[in-house]
Amino acid sequence: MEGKLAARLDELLRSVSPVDEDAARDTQKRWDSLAKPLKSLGLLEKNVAKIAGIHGSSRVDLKKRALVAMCADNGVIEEGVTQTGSEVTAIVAENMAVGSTTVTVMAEAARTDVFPVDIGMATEGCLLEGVPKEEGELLSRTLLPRKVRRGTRNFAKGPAMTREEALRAVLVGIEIAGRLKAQGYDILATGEMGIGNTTTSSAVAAALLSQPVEQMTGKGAGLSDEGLQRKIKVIQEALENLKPDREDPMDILVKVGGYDIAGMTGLFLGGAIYRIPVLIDGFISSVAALLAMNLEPLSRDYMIASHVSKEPAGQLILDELGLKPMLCCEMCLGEGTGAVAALSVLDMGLTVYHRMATFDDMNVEQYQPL
Ligand SMILES: Cc1cc2ncn([C@H]3O[C@H](COP(=O)(O)O)[C@@H](O)[C@H]3O)c2cc1C
Ligand SMILES: O=C(O)c1cccnc1
Repeated sequence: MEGKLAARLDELLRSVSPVDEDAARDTQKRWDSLAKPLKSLGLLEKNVAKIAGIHGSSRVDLKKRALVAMCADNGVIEEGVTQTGSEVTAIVAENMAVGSTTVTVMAEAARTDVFPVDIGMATEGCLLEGVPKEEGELLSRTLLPRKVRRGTRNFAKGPAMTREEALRAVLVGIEIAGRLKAQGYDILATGEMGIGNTTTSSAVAAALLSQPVEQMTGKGAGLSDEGLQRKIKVIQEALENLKPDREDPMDILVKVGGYDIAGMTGLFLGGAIYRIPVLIDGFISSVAALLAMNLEPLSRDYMIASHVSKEPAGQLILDELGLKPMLCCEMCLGEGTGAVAALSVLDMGLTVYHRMATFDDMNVEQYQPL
């Protein structure tokens, strides 16, 4: 089975092609024609042009947007690396359907549909193979059943997942990106919910970048100083014992990752496969983006960085991706909150792009820089 899944992923990745540079260039040309100082809306201009390149058209439209929140549990929480337990993952995931979590409230303000996905929560429920895929459209505000397993194994005791499970979770992300594109969505925002997923993210980041664990690790959703030291030690020991292969991103994901990270990696790859822009959220989401870039370098051209997480490695991961964030608000919440916040800023950029007067409209000569 693992071989079949790996072959399917390879086949999908082979279909990735570069963005449409002409559409991006035409879009920047329109920006340059607007009656304002050249390039003065900075990343708003660049990201609208980037989206044009991805959509293949300078008539950029972001009317339909979706936030996909990958929800999963992490066996490593047995080691006391979090303040709360996996019951909180379940409560917040359920509340994503009801509309009462932070991100769902923000998403409503940003006119964004929310698709929570159970990709590996510890709750009871059928596993992925046992559930027939929904016919027709995916429904927002409904917890999508895509459970790969009831939480990962504790990576302090052995690999978090099997390669087959990792591939399944990545393919779930790709499948969802493809279906939402087919449903007419113009952009995807990534989000997650999974107690313990800053531990897995720090472990993946340390392994992928060969960086010291203490520089990659923060307090997540809230830990004492003592708890943080324990978290660092658990990650250090796991990396020493499991020795994930730096040259094999899938091996890192298998040994110290999580199903939520794998699912988001799939969303980023799906963005490149189905040509739809995908917003990176905070630390956890950016680690998934980095895995995606390592699996398929072109996928980076389909990603947009929203904000810098307050977690210590937030900026470093974005630097590694070579992407600049639109916002710096000291947020460290996850769920997709930063990605949705950035959508509102992108909207403003897009309104200017479509509505603002050009130098021609005003019968004014376009000035040239002196
Ligand atoms: C009530 C609550 C709501 C959340 N919403 C997002 N997270 C965030 O915190 C978790 C990661 O932090 P750690 O690794 O320390 O567990 C993730 O679920 C992330 O989305 C939350 C955490 C809590 C407690
Ligand atoms: O930046 C994030 O994604 C983050 C940081 C801390 C807790 N949850 C999420």
